[in-house]
Amino acid sequence: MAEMLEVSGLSKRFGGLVAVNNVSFSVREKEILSVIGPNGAGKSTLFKLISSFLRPTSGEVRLKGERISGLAPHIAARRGVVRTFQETTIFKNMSVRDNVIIAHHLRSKANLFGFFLGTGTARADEAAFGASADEILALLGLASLANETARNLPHGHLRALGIAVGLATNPSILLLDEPFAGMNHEETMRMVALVRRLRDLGLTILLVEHDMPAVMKISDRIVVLNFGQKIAEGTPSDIQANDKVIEAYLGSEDEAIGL
Ligand SMILES: Nc1ncnc2c1ncn2[C@@H]1O[C@H](COP(=O)(O)OP(=O)(O)OP(=O)(O)O)[C@@H](O)[C@H]1O
Repeated sequence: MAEMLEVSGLSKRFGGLVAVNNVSFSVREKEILSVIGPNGAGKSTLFKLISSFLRPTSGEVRLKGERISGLAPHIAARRGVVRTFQETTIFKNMSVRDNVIIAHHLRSKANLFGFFLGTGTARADEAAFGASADEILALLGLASLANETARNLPHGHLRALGIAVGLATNPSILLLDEPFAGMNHEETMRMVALVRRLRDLGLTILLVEHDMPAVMKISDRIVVLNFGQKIAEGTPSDIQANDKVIEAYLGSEDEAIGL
């Protein structure tokens, strides 16, 4: 399998603290790769470096061979590294469908003002975006909620809408930041199935997550961080049997590794 994203020698220093320390790995096309690690291991910082929300102290990130580290986050997103939009960036007073249509404008020729003012290019785009939005909503099991106001959605559906908004921007790689946080078992299992379906449709997915059973179920491969360094990489069964990983999790307040 070809490599979609390459992280090489990536480091981030905050004053005297090295939050991410010389981390290298790659995400292959059409795989689900999860980054795990005890609290404070550097997962969020790594995610922000990959999505260009932070500039690395050293090292680089390449998407399909092209360097993206150092670009502004919206430019990295246009190149195809898309972080799922947090619930706070969903327009809560708009319908589910309009939220997904608006997200298409990230790749549109017309700007968002055109959408609101109804200019010619915006109208043409809107028809195409509407059809695409309907497809995405159907894929995520949100079709029957298309006209619902976003604020009325239950938690699990709101999270799915966040993914729908991410998909609307046509990503090369989708970055999911703790997609199962705050979900009950049933919602988690539904989200696991959904993310796997996206992978089966050809999407490449990188996620950071605390929920170990879900990580073990969903991942093709796992990268483990501890104190900013990569300590292991492999399939879920490799990781569950890895002594360094078990040691890193023992004595931490995180959930058990799932043994
Ligand atoms: N902006 C910042 N300034 C200073 N230190 C930071 C900053 N962001 C993160 N850190 C520190 O870097 C280290 C790694 O933090 P990070 O949030 O990346 O870990 P994490 O693995 O995501 O943790 P958690 O699982 O608790 O979310 C921590 O010691 C944290 O306090």
